[in-house]
Amino acid sequence: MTLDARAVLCQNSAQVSISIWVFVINIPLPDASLVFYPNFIAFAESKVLANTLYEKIQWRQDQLYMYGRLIDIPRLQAWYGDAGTDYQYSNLKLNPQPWNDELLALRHVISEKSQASFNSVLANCYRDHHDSVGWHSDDEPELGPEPVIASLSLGAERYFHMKHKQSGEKFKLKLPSGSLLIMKGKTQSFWQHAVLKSRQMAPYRINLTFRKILK
Ligand SMILES: O=C(O)CCC(=O)C(=O)O
Ligand SMILES: [Fe+2]
Repeated sequence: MTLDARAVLCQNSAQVSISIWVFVINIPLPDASLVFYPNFIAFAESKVLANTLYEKIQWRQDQLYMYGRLIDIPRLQAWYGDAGTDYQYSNLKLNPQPWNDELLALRHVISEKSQASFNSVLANCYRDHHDSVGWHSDDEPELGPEPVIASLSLGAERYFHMKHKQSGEKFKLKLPSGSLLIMKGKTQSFWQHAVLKSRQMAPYRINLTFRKILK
């Protein structure tokens, strides 16, 4: 574990401040590279940010074909990014919306922390504990072979489940509001992940996964 110093960043009108002492934990899983900052954004501030983004993001209810009919996916989502960062995801084509001030400020602090550049972000809104994302890897060809994906959680706490594609090994991690999980290296080639429906009541949770689409 190491400690980082405080950073406050203003980008246009939005301000995002990072916790005074940010713990970083390297999670030792085979065939994966995972870096976790449990309190990347101070808890109280992360709740305010969750509220702001819940109101401000242009959420959409996407639908997918399953068993021959269209059904709502069990969450809301939105895609923000630089021009030209179209994203294809399970038959859905998402055109990017232009960055808002909060997302730009977050991209800046998260890029600095992860030493990686991002040109887009997929926002997910889990309205309550019934919402979910099923098992998948973020391994679309436009992300390249070893993508760095930085995942910020805001609002309700949910479990992030991981499963090794070959050995079946499982791992789960609670993602508190304000936490940042960076997945890189071979993680997407060897592991799937999911946020499963929960029996425990939870209010809304926003997750932002910053990505780099190779053009
Ligand atoms: O909500 C999360 O923590 C994960 C979201 C996710 O896996 C994705 O957007 O690809
Ligand atoms: Fe994912």
